[in-house]
Amino acid sequence: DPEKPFSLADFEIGRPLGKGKFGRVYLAREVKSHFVVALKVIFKEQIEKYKLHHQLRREMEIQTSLRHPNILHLYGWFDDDERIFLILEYAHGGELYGLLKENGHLTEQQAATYISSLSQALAYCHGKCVIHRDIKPENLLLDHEGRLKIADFGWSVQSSNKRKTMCGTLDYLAPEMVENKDHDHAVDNWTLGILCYEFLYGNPPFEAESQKDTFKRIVKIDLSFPDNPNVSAEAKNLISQLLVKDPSKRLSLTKIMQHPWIVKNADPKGVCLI
Ligand SMILES: Cc1cc(Nc2nc(/C=C/c3ccccc3)nc3cc(N4CCN(C)CC4)ccc23)n[nH]1
Repeated sequence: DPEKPFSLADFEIGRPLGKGKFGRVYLAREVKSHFVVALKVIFKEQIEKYKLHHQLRREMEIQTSLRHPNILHLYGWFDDDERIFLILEYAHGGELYGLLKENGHLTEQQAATYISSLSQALAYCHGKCVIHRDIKPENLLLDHEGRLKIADFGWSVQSSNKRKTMCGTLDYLAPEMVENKDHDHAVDNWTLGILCYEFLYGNPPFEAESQKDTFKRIVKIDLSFPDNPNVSAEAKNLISQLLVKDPSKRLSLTKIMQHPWIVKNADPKGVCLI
């Protein structure tokens, strides 16, 4: 009966997948259908404590309304006295960040495919007036075919111990954000440049010892490309057209998808059999 809301009794809970700031994410299976999902548990007292009702409500309304192959779907939610449960699509491949750290960097084919998938997902979001999907490697998952899924846990998930600085990192923020100016969807284009650099070199371009130094490098666009035979001139060209201070001068999502490096290297089906 589609209208009867789910409850915890409808699910068999599996292993914890990760620990968020407001609770954990578990592998789970719907008892009747054996349909596998990821169940995100958020503790109500945490939401009350940080006064995050509206943000959570907005996050859930947005995520339920988005339907795109590169955006992790939120099927629905239910709650009990002390917890809210989000029923999320399960991505079998795990965190893209894991793949990046395992291999040190991605191939140009993988990187171009993921940048193309992200551009398509962001173009879809911008088309629905949804911006700043907080895209950073921690929020990117892979499905069983290696297709990228923006998980956008939204709750600046502490994620695992892989990168403690993650939650506080400025690495992915555009100049207008770190300078606290008002920002529009062009911040996402900036972040694509950061991600493309990190996919190919293994670390973000403005990484520094302290947040202060990262801040200075971002606002100065202190960008340099280490000598690396695996990174083509076209890739550097795309990155240089995204990491531009003036938001209006950054390559648009459409232009990104038409860029020679993307056209030449991205897998049109968006899957990267690793
Ligand atoms: C919402 C969701 C998660 C998800 N799938 C997975 N999430 C997380 C880690 C999740 C997480 C959650 C909160 C905070 C930090 C991490 N780790 C995963 C690890 C996975 N494996 C199986 C594949 N192996 C290569 C790596 C370990 C598979 C799916 C994973 N699908 N949908």
